Amino acid sequence: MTAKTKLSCRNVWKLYGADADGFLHQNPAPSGDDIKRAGIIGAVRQASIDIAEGEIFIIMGLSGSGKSTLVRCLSRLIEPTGGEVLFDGVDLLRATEQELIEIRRHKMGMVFQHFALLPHLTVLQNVMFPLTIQDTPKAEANAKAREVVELVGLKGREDYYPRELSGGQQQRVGIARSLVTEPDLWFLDEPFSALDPLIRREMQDEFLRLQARLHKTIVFITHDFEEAVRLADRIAIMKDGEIIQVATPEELVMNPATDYVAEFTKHIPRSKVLTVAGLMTRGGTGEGEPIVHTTRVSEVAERVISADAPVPVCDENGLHVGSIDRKAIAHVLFGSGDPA
Ligand SMILES: Nc1ncnc2c1ncn2[C@@H]1O[C@H](COP(=O)(O)OP(=O)(O)OP(=O)(O)O)[C@@H](O)[C@H]1O
Repeated sequence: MTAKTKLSCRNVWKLYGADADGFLHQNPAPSGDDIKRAGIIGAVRQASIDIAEGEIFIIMGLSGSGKSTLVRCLSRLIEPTGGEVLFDGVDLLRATEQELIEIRRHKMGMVFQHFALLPHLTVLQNVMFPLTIQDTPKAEANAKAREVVELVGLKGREDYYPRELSGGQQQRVGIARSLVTEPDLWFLDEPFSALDPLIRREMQDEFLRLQARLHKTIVFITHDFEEAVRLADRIAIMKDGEIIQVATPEELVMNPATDYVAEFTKHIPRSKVLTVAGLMTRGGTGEGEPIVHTTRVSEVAERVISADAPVPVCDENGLHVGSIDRKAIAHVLFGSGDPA
């Protein structure tokens, strides 16, 4: 089954500098050197991606690689210097200011690292705020806001002020506020990076729980590969404004397109990325309760290693597809090369 494309961009450029527009017009596909020579900054260079409905699409890269600029171009918070952005097949760059306001209000949600809660408003009032702007009747706005406050685990804290909440709780308010308008498309720019590691993990779990219920199309920026691996369906790696590779976490680790991508992925234990499907013996038989093939190796390593016989593997529908044995797991956990 191929999901529908929700958001795509074609050949998007964002150049900064004197007459960047004129420069791109005269040089429709400038190289990095051309851009440098012209004294221009290539914040985003020739980016093309397709994001599927319901997908968690993560954009990763070092500081300054162009992640935020690309995402701002995708939501047209900033004007790309060139290219096309299609949202549900509609060219966002041709939308009028009024159409754009409507799309942003009703179809897009955004969460940023510094989530800018309004300090003089309570949790509930902060979450209601986008609905208030839309002139939603007060009782309806109130009921909706209460619902999402509960969804993000803040029931009982509706009347608190932001200063009375922890960092993680404040971020939940930011998330609730962005969800209250029921956006189709959800942009999150490093939403958890200001949080300490434990809370950050909790928020990641919470985020996955929310997504399992809401099935949004999500564009999520992070510079933390471990976070990306936990959350992503697919990851785009950016460097110097360019998208170097778009792939699943597993593909990035197994087949990095460049040394740069390999460098990014090398600190991640492979067992946290690889799934049973990649290591199993297709058609093999085993003993005991089957493991679903999409399970990460780290989650089943102990069981398979300590089992005397291979363990059966099934697909999402419970259909037998093969088996996995301790040798395959040991290669990933202890070996240095690819599993045989
Ligand atoms: N308004 C601007 N004027 C000039 N250059 C800019 C502007 N905004 C961004 N840049 C440059 O564009 C490049 C990409 O910046 P961007 O903020 O998109 O990177 P990033 O990957 O999101 O970084 P970080 O992880 O630090 O947020 C950087 O070199 C930055 O200095």
